[in-house]
Amino acid sequence: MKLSIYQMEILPGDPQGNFKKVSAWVEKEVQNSKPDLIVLPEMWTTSYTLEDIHIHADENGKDTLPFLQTLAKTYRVNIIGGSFANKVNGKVFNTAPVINREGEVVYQYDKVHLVPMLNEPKYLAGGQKVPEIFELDGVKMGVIICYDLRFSEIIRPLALEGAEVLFIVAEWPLARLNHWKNIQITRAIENQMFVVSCNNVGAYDGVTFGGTSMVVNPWGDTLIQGSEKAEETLSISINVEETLEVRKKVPVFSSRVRHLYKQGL
Ligand SMILES: NC(=O)CCC(=O)C(=O)O
Repeated sequence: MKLSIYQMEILPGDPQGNFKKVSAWVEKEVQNSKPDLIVLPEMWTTSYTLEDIHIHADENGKDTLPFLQTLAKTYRVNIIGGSFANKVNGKVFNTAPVINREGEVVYQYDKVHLVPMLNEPKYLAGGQKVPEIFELDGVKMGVIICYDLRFSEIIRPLALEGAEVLFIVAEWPLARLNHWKNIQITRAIENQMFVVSCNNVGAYDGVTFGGTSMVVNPWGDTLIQGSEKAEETLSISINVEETLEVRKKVPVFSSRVRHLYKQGL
């Protein structure tokens, strides 16, 4: 499976400008590397312009979803559509859409864990459902949004349900870059899955975002890593069957002693 990750510098509060950027990037990337799947960062239509988010948010995804669906259908490419400010019944959610090559929205996830360090709880509403598995090209996958990475309790169930790839769409600050890198590697090792992340670069309102988008294999090796500051594309092929090999070598899942664990996990 060939992946292209857009480590993007988002234009703050300018959804139309960001649509243009993404459209031009996808067109170029499809010509350059013919990916099976592309990945965008968190809140890529607006960035963290939270004070004005009610103005910039997209009502029920009426602009963002058709935009991504048209790209997917035109280029026959699967899209992990980062996330966008999605206004539903007057509340703004941080919503991650997943679109298949046919242009169908196969899954949508509203960020459950709102990040206090970026003031999300003041401006956004939290999703009420933990992430679920979806399939693209017959591969089971999951998607989480940035701060969610710190909560292993929503990631383990995805692995137990057979996810082989976990996507993290993010706007993760440079200030906590060591957490970003190390937790991704940990999640890949403990769940024996690929971890694929897409972070942004640039700064907004005094916060500098740290790039360093990554692809980590189920053994915990970092296969590719973006720089901290530059807008760039990470392009790489992964073999999802490696997940099975690692799970055979170190059979963590069959060694579990479930009846002793709390929460029935
Ligand atoms: N956008 C985010 O969720 C940032 C998360 C973060 O800053 C952290 O976990 O640290």
